[in-house]
Amino acid sequence: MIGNTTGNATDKERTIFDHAGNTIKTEDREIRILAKYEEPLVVLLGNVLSDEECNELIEYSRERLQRSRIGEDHAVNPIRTSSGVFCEENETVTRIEKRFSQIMNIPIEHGDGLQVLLYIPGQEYLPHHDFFTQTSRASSNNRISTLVMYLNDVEEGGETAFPMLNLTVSPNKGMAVYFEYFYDNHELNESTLHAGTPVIKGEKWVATMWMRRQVLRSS
Ligand SMILES: O=C(O)CCC(=O)C(=O)O
Ligand SMILES: [Fe+2]
Repeated sequence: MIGNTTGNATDKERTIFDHAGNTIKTEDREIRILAKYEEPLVVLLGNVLSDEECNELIEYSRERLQRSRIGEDHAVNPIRTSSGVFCEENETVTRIEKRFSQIMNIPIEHGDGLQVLLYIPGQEYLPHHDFFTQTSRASSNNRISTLVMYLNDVEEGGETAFPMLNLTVSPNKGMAVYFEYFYDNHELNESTLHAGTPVIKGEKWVATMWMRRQVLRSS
């Protein structure tokens, strides 16, 4: 566990995301750090995917979409009304996952796999945490960080909102929002509560990557 050992609540815990400077140089792309909320750490990133990569992910997903399911039993639930698909590996998906892994500073084998979601007007994802509750079986290898990638520009609505931080991120094609919640300090984890607000006009396409504490799949 990466945490402070002094027990002093004012000591900042170390973060997983540890990139210094204004850019992240991954193997194949230079990502721009646009803004940061320090605690909990929320980072706005630019130039994460090219327009072509965004378009390709949308095209790939459009014909494979299913109503989103949540939680351990994968139930259809009104808290999330979007449609989604987990991407199978292909050249583009593998390249993108590798890039995300370098941004998130966690090996790709810890990832849940790239999930693409579509929201149409009226659809939303109500406030939630991405980590599993302690009572759930999945929490034994819990999630620790999230990257939400915007694949298109949304005409109106569809922001990612962090209600406990009074922070909203507007979807912009090629940009992403990163946040993490592995802390010893449970208050910091709780404050990563977030929502996809209702889309008012147009479609909203996102790709989400969640990372786990331990390995989840072989590469
Ligand atoms: O659609 C969004 O803006 C947020 C998506 C999200 O919270 C998730 O996929 O876990
Ligand atoms: Fe989420």
